[in-house]
Amino acid sequence: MISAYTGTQVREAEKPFLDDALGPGAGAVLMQRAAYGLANAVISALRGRGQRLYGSSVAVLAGKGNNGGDGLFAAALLAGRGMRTTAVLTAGDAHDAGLAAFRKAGGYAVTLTGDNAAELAAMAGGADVVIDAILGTGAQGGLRGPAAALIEALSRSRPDLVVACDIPSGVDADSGEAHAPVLAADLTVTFGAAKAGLLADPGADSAGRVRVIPIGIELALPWPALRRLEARDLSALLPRPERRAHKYSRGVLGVVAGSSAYPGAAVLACKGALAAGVGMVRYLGPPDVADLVRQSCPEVVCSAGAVADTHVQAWLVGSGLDDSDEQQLQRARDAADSGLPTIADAGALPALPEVLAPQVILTPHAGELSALLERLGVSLDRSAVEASTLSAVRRAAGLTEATVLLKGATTLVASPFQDFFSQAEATPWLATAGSGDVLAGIIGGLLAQVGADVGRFGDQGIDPDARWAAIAAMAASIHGRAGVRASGGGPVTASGIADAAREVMREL
Ligand SMILES: NC(=O)C1=CN([C@@H]2O[C@H](COP(=O)(O)OP(=O)(O)OC[C@H]3O[C@@H](n4cnc5c(N)ncnc54)[C@H](O)[C@@H]3O)[C@@H](O)[C@H]2O)[C@@H](O)CC1
Ligand SMILES: [K+]
Repeated sequence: MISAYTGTQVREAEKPFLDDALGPGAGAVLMQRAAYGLANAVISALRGRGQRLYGSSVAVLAGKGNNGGDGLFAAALLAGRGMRTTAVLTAGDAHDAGLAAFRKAGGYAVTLTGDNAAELAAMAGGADVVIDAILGTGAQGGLRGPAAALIEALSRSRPDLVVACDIPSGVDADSGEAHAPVLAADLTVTFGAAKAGLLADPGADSAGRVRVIPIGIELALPWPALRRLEARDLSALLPRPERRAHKYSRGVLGVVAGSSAYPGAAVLACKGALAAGVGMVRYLGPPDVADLVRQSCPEVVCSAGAVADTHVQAWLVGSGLDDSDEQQLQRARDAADSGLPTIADAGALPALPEVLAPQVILTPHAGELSALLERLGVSLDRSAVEASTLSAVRRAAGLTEATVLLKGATTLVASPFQDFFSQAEATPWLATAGSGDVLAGIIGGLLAQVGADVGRFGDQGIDPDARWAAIAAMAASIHGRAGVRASGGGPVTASGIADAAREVMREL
């Protein structure tokens, strides 16, 4: 599991180590560790590209704070390895000790002014690697003045390799909000712990690969602000049938999905659930849709009954529902009101009561989340949601008291108890019709199987209250991995994602 923290949490954890009572220059030790990790990451990145170190060039963009200090000390180490190093001091002022070490190692420093931004951008853009060490966790807002002009010009020239020091300058470490201009990094080398803003869009868009360098503060860190499940977490959390399992003990999912207009959504949701290994799927819906479900998935039991008469462990409602089909909408409301874990997708989102419960998982995309918030009296248009995904999903979970999964390049999940998960296994090829129906199916399939198994989650450090969010995150991860597998770098179909999800489950 990757744990991520706000910038504020990391700074709090650093505080005890900066105390002079620990000895003179106690804080400098942390900076040395950070700089050493950054320099080594740059070396590995260059070597990974088949480049020789000796004679290669590095441009470090250094702000006046400790982030700039990290960058200058790292550049000093790189100069010591034979690299040609130039520092652009973006604030006039610079970290004294860092600049002294840099100069002593033979580095050349130049101060950015209003007049030389274009010239320095051209110089930095021609370097083999650019280190962005202008702003870190101490930033307030984004780059301004000559530093903004430098980054704008540099972004246009698309440098070969950009390494962000701790966080791309202009990205908010707490929220992931990006204050333009931000220089997109290929690699972010972050210190002590991953910052939450690197794992939430739009910050994640600019972060590239994220590498965490331990600096000795790790044991002082509090409960994480955000978590990301990795393959081994999924392996531990996924259900395996016991020797005496039967279809009912393995979990039964009820599905209220599809309409005459969108019958395929019901099929894809069922396929997703079956791929997730559920014991049985019971479909409730109109006869024409039920016929299609039976033809496509003969293992699904179809009826036109009521929610109250259907014995299941979890519900999936909403995928492909038509807002004129009152009977289906009523089933969706009944399911969400049943007290059973329920994934509510697409057409169910506007039909459910405003206040729900943690075991109800809502799965909006940014536009649907904007509409959901609008109904709750919060005016946040789609682009505002996209600009601030973590805060938007937090507000939605707080107001609805449900678990909310926001779909996107990075999937964010929030519980109403302030547990957050972020998954980013997906490929852009997953943005295809029906892909969300398969995701809903996988969530439903997992809810039916492990929703009641509090101990399974507790063993992995996940509170009972957070397990609904964890299940949504597990499904997002499986869905993302399935998309990558089905795509192989090319287009995918939703059915292909469902097929691949079964293989991903087997591997995990
Ligand atoms: N505190 C510590 O012990 C450690 C800190 N580390 C580094 O220190 C960073 C945090 O350092 P700082 O607290 O000095 O802060 P930063 O280096 O992030 O930058 C803040 C500095 O820039 C100014 N500033 C803030 N917002 C600005 C803006 N929008 N435009 C222009 N200037 C702005 C501030 O006045 C301050 O001087 C971390 O990101 C990390 O890189 C690491 O060296 C590890 C140890
Ligand atoms: K930075």
